[in-house]
Amino acid sequence: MDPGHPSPALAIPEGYRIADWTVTSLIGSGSWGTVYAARRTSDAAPAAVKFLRTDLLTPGQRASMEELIRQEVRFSSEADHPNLVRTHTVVTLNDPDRPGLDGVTALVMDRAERSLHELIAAGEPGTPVPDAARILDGVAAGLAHMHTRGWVHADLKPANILLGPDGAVWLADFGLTVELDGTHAYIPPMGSLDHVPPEWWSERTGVRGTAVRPTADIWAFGVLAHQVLTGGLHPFPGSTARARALAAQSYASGAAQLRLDDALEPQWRELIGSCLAPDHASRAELGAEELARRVRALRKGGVRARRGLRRPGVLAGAGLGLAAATVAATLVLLPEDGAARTTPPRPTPSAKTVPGAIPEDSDVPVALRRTITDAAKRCTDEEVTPALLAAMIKAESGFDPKASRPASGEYGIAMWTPSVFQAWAVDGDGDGDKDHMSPPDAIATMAVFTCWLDQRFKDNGMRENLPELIVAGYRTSDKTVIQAGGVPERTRPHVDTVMRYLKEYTR
Ligand SMILES: Nc1ncnc2c1ncn2[C@@H]1O[C@H](COP(=O)(O)OP(=O)(O)OP(=O)(O)O)[C@@H](O)[C@H]1O
Repeated sequence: MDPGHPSPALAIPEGYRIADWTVTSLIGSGSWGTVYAARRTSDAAPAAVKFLRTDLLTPGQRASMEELIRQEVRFSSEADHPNLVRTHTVVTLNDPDRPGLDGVTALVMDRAERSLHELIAAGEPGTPVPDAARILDGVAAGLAHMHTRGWVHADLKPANILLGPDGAVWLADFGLTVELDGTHAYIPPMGSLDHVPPEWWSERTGVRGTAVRPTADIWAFGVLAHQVLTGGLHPFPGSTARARALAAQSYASGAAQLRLDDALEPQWRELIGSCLAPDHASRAELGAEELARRVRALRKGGVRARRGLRRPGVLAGAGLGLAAATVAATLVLLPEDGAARTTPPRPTPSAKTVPGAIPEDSDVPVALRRTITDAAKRCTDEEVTPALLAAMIKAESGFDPKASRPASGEYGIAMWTPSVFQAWAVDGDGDGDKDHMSPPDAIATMAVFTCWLDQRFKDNGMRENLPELIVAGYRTSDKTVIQAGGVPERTRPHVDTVMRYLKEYTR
């Protein structure tokens, strides 16, 4: 899951005291925290302080963020393994003179020298990062320890692996970590899209969150190991995270082969292939302890890159650059800067600006027509037209950007549930944020989501009445529609309303 943009850095004055620690300089910001360097006042030992804030969030976002903070605090405090970042203390700031800091949670941790993401970004694509096997050994050992305790990290990716002094390798960022209750737990639909297993897409459960099992970490380890051993190449082709996710789903459904980088040593290839087994059950057979044992054995055998055999790969992740690659995906994602990143195989987006266009004399507000038309261009599947999106929006909100149904937690012109929106969010107006209350963001995200629903139904052999299925899926979930084998009874009146509007817009 791509957790989103870094939050604006929380300004902490140099010399600020937190228990026995003194803040020195800013290190960086993530989705829900800002990290500063610090030193212990008594002996100048280095530390890092992560400040977790909720004051910039809307009330709806705050509730789920506070839950994530509680999780991060809890798991950080209990983490006790050489491969999990150590937290010295957790403090809730009590500083009424500084309203911006009062009530903020501060975690004082061991200070890393850099993250694995930074190490990969500094290296050469195609070449294993320095000390690749030792780093993977540390990650696998940390993961095995977490799984033994019944925890799932749920957000394993290079940015969340910290490299400390003397070769230390630490798993960090426990905001999405969960404790298993039975075989799985639920987390909000966030995280890195590049590291979620293919079943994550078909198991999304709307407001409740997403089912997460230990095998999600095993999959993420497979992706991460491929990146570490190939200098950042993602195992699935595609020039955006969503394209790579679609390629992974295509592989998991049996429609495509797994094609790992040719430069991988055979034993690593085999191990990564086991981590990337298409289904949860096969990955469960491997298990994190066995994974750690096998990684340790491979580490002892050393890592060599076999040069000259590489297939064109794809550098994945912000700051790692993007290489062109085609993928059999029909989802067209425009990046936030507006330039197309993918090469859609068929048809070109502009080819459908005529069919399904919004009629001049319709009741669709003029100010929204361009937004809706542009949003529909994000999907090349013929069912997702401007007219369909307009009909859906009319039925959802009557084109009211401020519409809300607090009882069901749905807001804005496209009636997004904020947590679900987060998982799909697109910056439709290119203003740098993704806001479910902004019509361009909400409508662009609706287009991307309906496109995915359309493809899900086609993948499940559902070819009849696709617009109806899309509308029903948007109101319920892809799973509900697939299980019902069509429009569920309770959604029928809403679907009929949308179809009536669609008929008006396509007469
Ligand atoms: N203990 C630490 N020591 C040194 N640097 C750290 C430490 N923890 C985090 N950082 C760095 O601080 C920055 C912000 O980290 P943070 O965990 O808030 O976000 P992130 O991991 O970059 O992103 P996200 O939270 O969105 O996944 C990153 O550059 C990260 O590498």
